[in-house]
Amino acid sequence: MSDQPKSLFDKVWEKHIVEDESADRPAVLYIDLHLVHEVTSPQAFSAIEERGLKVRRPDRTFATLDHSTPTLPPNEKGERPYFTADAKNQVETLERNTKNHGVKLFGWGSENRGVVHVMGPEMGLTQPGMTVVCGDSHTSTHGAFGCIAFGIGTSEVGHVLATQCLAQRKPKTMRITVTGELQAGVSGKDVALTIINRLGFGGGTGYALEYCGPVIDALDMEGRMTVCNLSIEAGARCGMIAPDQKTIEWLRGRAYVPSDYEAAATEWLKLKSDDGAVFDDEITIDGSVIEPMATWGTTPDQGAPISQAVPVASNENEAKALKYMHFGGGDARGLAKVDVVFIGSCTNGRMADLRAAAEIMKGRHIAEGVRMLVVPGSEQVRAEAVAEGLDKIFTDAGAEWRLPGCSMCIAMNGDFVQPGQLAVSTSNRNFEGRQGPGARTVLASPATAAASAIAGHITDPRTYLQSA
Ligand SMILES: CC(C)[C@H](C(=O)O)[C@@H](O)C(=O)O
Ligand code: SF4
Repeated sequence: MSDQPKSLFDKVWEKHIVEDESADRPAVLYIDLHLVHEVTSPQAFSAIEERGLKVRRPDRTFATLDHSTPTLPPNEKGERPYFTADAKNQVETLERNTKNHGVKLFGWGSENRGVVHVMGPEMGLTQPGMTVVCGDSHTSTHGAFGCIAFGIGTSEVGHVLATQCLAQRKPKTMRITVTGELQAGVSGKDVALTIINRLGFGGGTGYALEYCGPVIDALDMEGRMTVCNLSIEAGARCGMIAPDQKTIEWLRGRAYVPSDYEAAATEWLKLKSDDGAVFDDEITIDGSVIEPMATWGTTPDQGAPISQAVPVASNENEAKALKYMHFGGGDARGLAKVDVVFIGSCTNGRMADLRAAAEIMKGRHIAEGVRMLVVPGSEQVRAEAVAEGLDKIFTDAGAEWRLPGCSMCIAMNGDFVQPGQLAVSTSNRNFEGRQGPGARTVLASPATAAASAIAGHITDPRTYLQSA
């Protein structure tokens, strides 16, 4: 058994089994890192308190504030402009819970606060070979470091708080190989939207994905995080990428990495699928033909290259999506006038994303009537962007530069798109009403979002990159 070739997923899974899975019982998995935010944790803390339990591993539990946090600064009295009493209550509850249970909170005032999936990696909390969970679907992001990382529900957040373990059935595995080389102007987001389009919404259900091939190797860590982030949008449990030298260099020097870094790095580099490892499913995508993508519908798989017209609906579901989006089948993508552009989120709110947008916006101005929000994914990203002068590029171009948080990705904090308005967004979900009641969302890369803000309609970023 032991010399059978194994996949990366199997290796990490097996190392964390506390109790094996049987026909009538899932496996019990040990969890290395538990990330917590204000939306899905209040009932979980209450549940353990009601039973008189403590947090089992406060040293392996880290919290941040992101979803309900206003992105505008406090007033002169120091009061934060919370959108609702609920939002304020969620934040205060997490402040209280983390204090009572000795859990580290990267809260207001911390220079490390950020969207949970931006914060974890940049603090070096996320490390290759770990099991990572959070009461949040986009926990798959951390898979970019060779982790088994997935979202859990609020009751499971309670289980992990109390036991540091989780009952889980082993998913099937699927390897996605992206061959060739990306064209200029094509990013990790375009790769992800292409993969989801190919798998279909729910096409990854029941699977752990492993991404590999020359295109994935060539992506920077930010691009890899974008790809893993979107795994859940194809229905997959998680997505992972084997660590390599880029992973090691990206994590080096971060706050929570092991003190004997070289020894850890040597172990991490062993984490990859063996030659001959068997997957339940395999797909190959030619990366050299991927183009800048934009969605036209109301699920992330309903996307197409910007160069192609909006497709004609081939079923009721597509017809409903086109109707909601006010798009006509056969329309050129560029016909749609853009009202709002949002750059940010755990998908595309990192330095590489802001740089890609700034490259297009430098010396240009957004089109009349467009409102643009640029929201760094974390305080660290904000500080680095300011040090590089990116904030100035954005504000000179007419965009608003905000404080870190989920912001318009989920529209819980007061940043939202008005009913009927069309938003080009670098986030990961374009569901009906996701960015506000009646809001119409087009998902795209930071470069595409920036180009669309400048042009005032959905635009292939290569238009500007070539004329730069
Ligand atoms: C609020 C939270 C539970 C939710 C999630 O789990 O994904 C959010 O982050 C999202 O992106 O929709
Ligand atoms: S940025 Fe968006 S997708 Fe990411 S955790 Fe926040 S709400 Fe969820």
